[in-house]
Amino acid sequence: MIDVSVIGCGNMGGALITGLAQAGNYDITAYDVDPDAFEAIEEYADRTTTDLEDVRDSAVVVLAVKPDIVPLVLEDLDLRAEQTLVTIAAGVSTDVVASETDASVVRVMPNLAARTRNMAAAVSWAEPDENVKAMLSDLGEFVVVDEDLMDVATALNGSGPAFVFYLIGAMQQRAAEEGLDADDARVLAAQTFKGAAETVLRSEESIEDLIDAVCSPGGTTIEGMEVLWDSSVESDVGDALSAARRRSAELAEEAEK
Ligand SMILES: NC(=O)C1=CN([C@@H]2O[C@H](COP(=O)(O)OP(=O)(O)OC[C@H]3O[C@@H](n4cnc5c(N)ncnc54)[C@H](OP(=O)(O)O)[C@@H]3O)[C@@H](O)[C@H]2O)C=CC1
Ligand SMILES: O=C(O)[C@@H]1CCC=N1
Repeated sequence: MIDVSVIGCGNMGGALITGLAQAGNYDITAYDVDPDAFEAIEEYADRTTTDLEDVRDSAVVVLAVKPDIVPLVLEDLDLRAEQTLVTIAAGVSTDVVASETDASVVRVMPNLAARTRNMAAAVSWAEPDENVKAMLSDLGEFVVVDEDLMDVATALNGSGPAFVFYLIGAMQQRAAEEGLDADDARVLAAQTFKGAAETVLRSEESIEDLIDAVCSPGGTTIEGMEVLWDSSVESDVGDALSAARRRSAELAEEAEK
């Protein structure tokens, strides 16, 4: 049983609590300044609290507040060297957090799919932390990156779910306009993304070869792909990623001031 506290029970803190509870093997304390935040996670957390004292003995403390709130929480959070503080705030460096705590600091960029234990996470650490490794494995897939790549990871897997939701929405909407029931279109669009993603994860084929495998000669897919290849979708998706990466770097500059 790993004793974990999550500080901040909003969208991301809530997703982590939900996923860890489903994994089992975690004793979860949920802390927030606003008790209303507990509504969505009450059934998953082992206890909820508005008293920061209650998180002070956890083996792992996850800081899941907005980047500008991180310094305020750190002022009041007194952790010991044998504890681990996981920071997930976009643009807040390990050094900024480590300068305010005795705990070992691990920086993680998680994503909302922690809710369903399908999270993609990037982690940077001075040395592997076994508890954090267990948590990230229980919540999905993770890769270890150098901290200077955290901005791009933030854009890719942190912000990425929103970009994918957008694309699912676009496919759902057009299918509904073309006659499918909107709920059926939502299921088919989402399951298509899930299936395509799973196919990529389980295959060593290139993305181009996988596209090719769907394009039957003279068939339907190639007609659609011609539209995509002639469009700016590829560079627009790339530009969305770059904009998110730039914002992460800006947040880092703001956090260092
Ligand atoms: N959302 C996402 O998909 C992802 C978010 N992140 C990171 O996670 C962090 C949280 O983001 P997100 O969950 O979206 O934000 P939310 O605003 O949804 O959640 C933050 C929560 O923290 C609460 N809070 C505010 N002040 C304090 C405090 N002093 N102590 C404890 N709790 C406090 C907020 O309460 P109130 O609303 O009342 O202010 C809110 O419930 C950010 O740093 C973000 O960069 C990282 C990856 C993905
Ligand atoms: O939008 C944000 O700033 C956070 C970080 C990554 C995803 N959500």
